[in-house]
Amino acid sequence: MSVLNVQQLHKTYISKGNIVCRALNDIDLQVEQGEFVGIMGPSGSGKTTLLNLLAATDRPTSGHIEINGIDPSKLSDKQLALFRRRELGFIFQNFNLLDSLTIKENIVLPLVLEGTAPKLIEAKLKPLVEWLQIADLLSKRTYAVSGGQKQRAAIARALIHEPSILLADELTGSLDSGAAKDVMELLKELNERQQATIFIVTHDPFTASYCQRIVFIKDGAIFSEIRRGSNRQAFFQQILDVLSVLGGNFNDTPFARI
Ligand SMILES: Nc1ncnc2c1ncn2[C@@H]1O[C@H](COP(=O)(O)OP(=O)(O)OP(=O)(O)O)[C@@H](O)[C@H]1O
Repeated sequence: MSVLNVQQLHKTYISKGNIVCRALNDIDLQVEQGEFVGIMGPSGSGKTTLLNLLAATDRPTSGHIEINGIDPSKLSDKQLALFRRRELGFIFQNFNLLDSLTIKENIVLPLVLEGTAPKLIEAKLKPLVEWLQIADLLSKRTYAVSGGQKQRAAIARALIHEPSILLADELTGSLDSGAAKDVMELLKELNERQQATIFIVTHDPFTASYCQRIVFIKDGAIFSEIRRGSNRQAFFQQILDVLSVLGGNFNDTPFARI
């Protein structure tokens, strides 16, 4: 079953009646339940635009998006807020944790907003924070934990309401190489053990090598797609090969990390 179904998606930015940019051009994309998919492309290729449309923070110019059978463009603002909270889990480069809250308060916020009973919140929190190894950080404030720990807290927050799909934008962009590897190993485990559907945008070939499938975009259109075999290192090399054809600026090759 497709969790995400994108058909003939176009996004044109218009300002004062003039076309400013044709950011996405006829994108077709399906993501099946349990897939781990990455989007790569040069700067300005349309990755953030695509993610914003999937997150329903912006509307397509034309075309169709369905997430778990729901077309977000047909929802009222109130339904849209609920849809985002229930169906989508977000992970951002800069964690987007609230500094005024503890790690625990940040993680459980989506459930508190839903009015979930405290006992149920605790029951959902415990296995997640144990798995992410942040159980002893729950009473700390965000400034008192490391970047990797913040991102693991953000992953817990994104997963606590069991979303249909996890969307991540450059989730390792603010992490050192060790923390990036830990976070990607966790997502791989989540995908393999619980068949979580994961969709990430990344510049980083190392991060991308954890995906099962990479879709490359260039100038707002799909350029090519590759699938991983059993060997992540070989996939990493395959990704580098496509990037060298694709052009654009990518991170320096982090050979030390493979
Ligand atoms: N609000 C906007 N108004 C006008 N043009 C925009 C707007 N947002 C993005 N664009 C343009 O749309 C194109 C795609 O931008 P987008 O941010 O989606 O690319 P990206 O692949 O995410 O780039 P990067 O990797 O640098 O973040 C670019 O040419 C950009 O200048």
